[in-house]
Amino acid sequence: MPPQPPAPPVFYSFPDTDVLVDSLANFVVKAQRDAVDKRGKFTIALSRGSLAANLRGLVGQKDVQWDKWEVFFCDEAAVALDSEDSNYHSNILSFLSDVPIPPEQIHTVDPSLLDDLEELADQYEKQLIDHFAKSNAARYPTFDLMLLGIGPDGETASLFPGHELLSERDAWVSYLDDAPRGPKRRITMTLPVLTHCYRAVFVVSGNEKAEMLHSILDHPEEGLPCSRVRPASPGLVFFFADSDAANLTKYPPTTFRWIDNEKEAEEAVAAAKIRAARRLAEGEE
Ligand SMILES: O=C(O)[C@H](O)[C@@H](O)[C@H](O)[C@H](O)COP(=O)(O)O
Repeated sequence: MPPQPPAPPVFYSFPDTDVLVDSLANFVVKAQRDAVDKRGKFTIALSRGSLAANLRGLVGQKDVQWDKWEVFFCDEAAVALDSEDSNYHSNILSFLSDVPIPPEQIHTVDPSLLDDLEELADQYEKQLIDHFAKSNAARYPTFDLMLLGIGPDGETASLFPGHELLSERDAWVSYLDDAPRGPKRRITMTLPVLTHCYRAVFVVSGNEKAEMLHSILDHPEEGLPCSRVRPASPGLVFFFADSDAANLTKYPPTTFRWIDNEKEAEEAVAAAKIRAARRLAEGEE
């Protein structure tokens, strides 16, 4: 069968950040249930940035099978694990220290390798290989849930526009020492890994992201790193935005509900388009 085109992005817009945080927690827990039902465990990858703070709603969620979680980091700065620049540390502060995930199921970089970026990336890739070889890895690992941010230039994880790392196809994890913002020395999962997942979710809040969200959703042809994360069938991609970030995009928001497969994603986006067209026509009358 020829490869299916990716499902359209599903866009949820929330009145404020608190509603976004609650809805995101609800979504992550549903994704966990779905993954555990289908595959017996839940592999999640977290990217650096404000995402960590938006995961605080996970604390206190009921009926979560924390012992089934395997947590990885999409990108990480080459810094000590207790540094405020560490992605791991931000997520510890936000929720990981308050939930009973067995520590060996939280996969950090090896802090003894911080001086050698290549080794640091290779060792992290090895952790992925060890983990996914037991389950689903063929060419690339398939995460159940990839949680991502949107950077000011359309970067995601540590994949920056115009950077040579964007064309990496072999490695699962690579490194850079010239990040244009924040800590320069980092490792990052590569684009094929971000794209090869069951669900990718971009989380974005604040006015300063409105222009970028508009570009990514309304002009994907510009090929910014965020627009290039379009999981192939049967993967799905979602955008969670607060109303400030959602201010400029014309992409129709879908009513927030669990979407299970590509057909449901297509139907939800088609229904959202009809609603948006109707609202526009009513406004013009
Ligand atoms: O180190 C970083 O900053 C990340 O690698 C980057 O891709 C981040 O996810 C976005 O820039 C969004 O970050 P904010 O949500 O903090 O704006």
